[in-house]
Amino acid sequence: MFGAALPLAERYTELLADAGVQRGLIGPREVPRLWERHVMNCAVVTELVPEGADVIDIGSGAGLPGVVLGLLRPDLSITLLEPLLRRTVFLEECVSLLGLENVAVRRGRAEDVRKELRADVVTARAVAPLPRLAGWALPLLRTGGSLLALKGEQAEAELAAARADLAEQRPCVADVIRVGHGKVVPATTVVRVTVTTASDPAASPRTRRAPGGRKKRGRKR
Ligand SMILES: C[S@@+](CC[C@H](N)C(=O)[O-])C[C@H]1O[C@@H](n2cnc3c(N)ncnc32)[C@H](O)[C@@H]1O
Repeated sequence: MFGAALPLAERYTELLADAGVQRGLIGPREVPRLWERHVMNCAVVTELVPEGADVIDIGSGAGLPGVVLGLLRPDLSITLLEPLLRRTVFLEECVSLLGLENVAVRRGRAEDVRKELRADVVTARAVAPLPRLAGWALPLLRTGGSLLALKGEQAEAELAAARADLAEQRPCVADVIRVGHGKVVPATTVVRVTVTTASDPAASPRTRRAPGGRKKRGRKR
């Protein structure tokens, strides 16, 4: 599935196993399963990302999934957003060593960049519970853009519990998708939240509960 990008993906996996472990960004016990559980698990998400998209990877950590998307998809323009200096230093080194001209590193918190950054796709893996993550990601998305949150087996339950919260934040539709069947075991579970316009009949918040308990039509943004 990596095609011509395979040497880059292997080099990145070496960097994770070497400097990533030495600097405490990756647990040593993860090393034997870096390829399957981390790199491949992220790589299969590319099928959900449209051609030429601007992507922000919130809480990139050691670069998952942002670096993997970047090396597989030169058509994407990717910002790795990460607040911790130790991690951004590692990310800068990865981008430089792998020659990823389509990937930029930005040190900061998602809630602090909403006046500056916009994207068609926001990715996040193991960063925060869905309502908090959506609170960071939805303001960064253009209308029609999607948050792709890589989640575990409890994704359906997490989404069900978060739906009302998401609807309050921005008009959106949300579903759970499993990608990479036959490539990774288990398949990667993604909660996808797509920003719509308030007038879109597909949008979930057709009616909202006002603070006083009264139902009202969704407002246009
Ligand atoms: C558990 S790590 C996951 C790293 C990587 N996504 C992965 O799957 O290996 C969570 C990351 O989110 C970052 N983070 C926490 N709060 C954040 C925020 N408000 N904005 C952006 N990143 C944040 C942390 O610094 C950390 O690197």
